[in-house]
Amino acid sequence: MTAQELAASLQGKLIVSCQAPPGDPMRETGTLVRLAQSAAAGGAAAIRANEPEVVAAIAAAVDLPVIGLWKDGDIGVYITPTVRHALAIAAAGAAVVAADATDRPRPDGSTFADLVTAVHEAGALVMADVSTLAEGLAAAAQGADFVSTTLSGYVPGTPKQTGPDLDLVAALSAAIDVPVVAEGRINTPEEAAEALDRGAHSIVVGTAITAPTALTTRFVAGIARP
Ligand SMILES: CC(=O)N[C@H](C=O)[C@@H](O)[C@H](O)[C@H](O)COP(=O)(O)O
Repeated sequence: MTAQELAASLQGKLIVSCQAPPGDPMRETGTLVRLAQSAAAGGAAAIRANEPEVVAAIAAAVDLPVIGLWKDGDIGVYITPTVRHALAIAAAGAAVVAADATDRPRPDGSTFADLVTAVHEAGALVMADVSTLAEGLAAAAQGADFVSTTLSGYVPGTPKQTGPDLDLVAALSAAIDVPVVAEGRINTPEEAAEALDRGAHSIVVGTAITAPTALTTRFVAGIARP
């Protein structure tokens, strides 16, 4: 599928992230496939998923494009940090490889542009996960097919909002021609609709749909009394 064809199929649509953190009971390939099937049944337009085995299983079981990534650790550049990780995700059947495009050194010494070239040669597209407007501009200039606000609030030293970074969504949407994806801490359908109103091309929701452990924790904290 070309970038234009995929972008057209995702315009104004919901992408559901089906991931579970290390140690979580939901972190099991068959369980994540079931989550993806549920998201498809509910009307998702694509699935975002982590690790080659899970990406391959979801791509085989669900008739939707998969946006794949490979998290390695949880500090520094950890979302698809190297060209090797990116090519493994493309080989697993992802239509799009999502990768960190923040302004930080990558562990293999590669640049984000190197990753874009390698993934395109492998026949897949690239989603740049950024935390700032400047990173989004740079990623678009380096050939990213989509730019997502995924990492806003997750780069040490930068502020983390409780909800989505809609100002970044709006700023990116006004500044680049590449489709902008609103991702990160979208907790309600209303917030998702607002992100589209602020210029987002598509929405990614993870925790609010696919993370029962985190959601339970929120409710437990919400009813706790001193
Ligand atoms: C920062 C980072 O590592 N984000 C990851 C990226 O794939 C996932 O852990 C998030 O769940 C995903 O971005 C969706 O966000 P939310 O779960 O807030 O709807």
